[in-house]
Amino acid sequence: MAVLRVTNLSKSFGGIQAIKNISLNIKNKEIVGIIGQNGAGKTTFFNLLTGIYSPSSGEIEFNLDVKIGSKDLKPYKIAKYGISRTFQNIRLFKNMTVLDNVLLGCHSNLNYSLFTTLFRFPSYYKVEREATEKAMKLLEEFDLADKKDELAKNLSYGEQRRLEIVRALATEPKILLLDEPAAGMNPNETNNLTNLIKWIRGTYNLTIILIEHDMSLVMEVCDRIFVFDHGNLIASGLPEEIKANKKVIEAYLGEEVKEC
Ligand SMILES: Nc1ncnc2c1ncn2[C@@H]1O[C@H](COP(=O)(O)OP(=O)(O)OP(=O)(O)O)[C@@H](O)[C@H]1O
Repeated sequence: MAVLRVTNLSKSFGGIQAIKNISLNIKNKEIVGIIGQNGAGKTTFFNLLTGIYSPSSGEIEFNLDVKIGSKDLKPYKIAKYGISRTFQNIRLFKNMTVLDNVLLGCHSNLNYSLFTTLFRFPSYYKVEREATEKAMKLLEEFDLADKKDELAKNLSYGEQRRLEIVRALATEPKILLLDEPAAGMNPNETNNLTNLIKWIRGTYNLTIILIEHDMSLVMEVCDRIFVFDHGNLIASGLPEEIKANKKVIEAYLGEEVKEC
């Protein structure tokens, strides 16, 4: 069953058409890769999916049973719809602790009344305790529990990327968007990330859409790949099909990807 349907989606910035009439479906629990050269429109596509930009034309539908469409997509509502993302340039609250960064993700799902918050009723402490337990469980799973009191800025680069994923998972998404999760990682870290992404899908039963330039990760982890070129969707298919696609080799991959 499709969890995301994009129909005739276009986005222009003045004279630049960043996304041109793209249509695609993504199924429940798929890991999907979006690849393409710099400026192909990949991040613009993510920004459309998360309501940062509104489409110039076309439609995006999530959770097809309840039909959340492009008009309802607002960045501040996105977590409530079960969509969470990480960013190409890591966006943590660097001067907050690791635990507080994750609690922020947990809190996007909590519903306090004004009175509960102001007067600190027992239910307030119960909900806060549960949120902390959930955050700590996630940190343990991602091998960050012993860093819970560190400021986020003091973590290594790879740990910061992991923490961003933990914070995204704390919102309990149905769809997780990862924007260049392997950027800046060494081959060993990328290999660990590959396994982590597979594990996340299996453990949390969610759909993952990732933008990535590291073809070893993309070919290893993705069920299907979509290839963007100058705002167009030029190919989609299984990793083996994409590797062998002449148009994709010419536009982006080159010949060396056959080694992946
Ligand atoms: N806010 C904006 N205003 C104007 N032009 C924009 C804006 N955002 C993106 N663009 C343009 O849209 C096109 C697609 O950019 P986008 O960042 O989506 O590409 P990308 O595939 O993510 O590239 P990269 O791999 O370098 O991140 C580019 O020509 C870019 O300059």
